[in-house]
Amino acid sequence: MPARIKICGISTPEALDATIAARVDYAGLVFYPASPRAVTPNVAGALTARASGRIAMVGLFVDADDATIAEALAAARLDVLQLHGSETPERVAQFRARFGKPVWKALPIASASDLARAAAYAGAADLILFDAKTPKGALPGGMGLAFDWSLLAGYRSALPWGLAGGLNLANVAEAIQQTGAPLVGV
Ligand SMILES: O=C(O)c1ccccc1N[C@@H]1O[C@H](COP(=O)(O)O)[C@@H](O)[C@H]1O
Repeated sequence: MPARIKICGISTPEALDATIAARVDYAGLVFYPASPRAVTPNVAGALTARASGRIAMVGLFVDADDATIAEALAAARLDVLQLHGSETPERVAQFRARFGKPVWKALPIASASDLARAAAYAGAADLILFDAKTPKGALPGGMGLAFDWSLLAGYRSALPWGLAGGLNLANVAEAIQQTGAPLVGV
């Protein structure tokens, strides 16, 4: 089965239209004010209205409180919540129960032991997104950094998972081939 594809950081109608035209599976909106790709709830609302169900929309949050997510969901039609901070399994489970949306949890990976953290999210997250660990003080994602994909060689898990971090046109095919990732975030 081909890998599902998410393009993240959509912030303009033009980028959204191009993403839909490319027939990928998910478009990501960043609700993290520190990001250069951040959108306000109003802009997100306009973008999801424009998408009008033609692509699944993912809202990305970093250590957000309930009110921030509630505000985003009130303004924008989001199909999935992606949590890209230090959210615990308990917090992830709370968000899923409260908002009734599938929740993807991003985990920063630098070594094999980081992969083992995924198990704690079984029953809480709907999918684990393995991403590169970023330097202290930097954004927790969206930095164009890749991790050592060989860490994922032979990775098997009952919990659905995906790969992100530094993926681009030049390397994404190789990343999928090396890791067998069922989903990639670009
Ligand atoms: O894109 C952002 O600005 C961002 C901010 C904070 C957390 C995550 C963010 N993006 C996500 O990070 C991964 C990896 O990004 P990159 O391809 O290495 O640039 C990506 O899946 C985005 O969803």
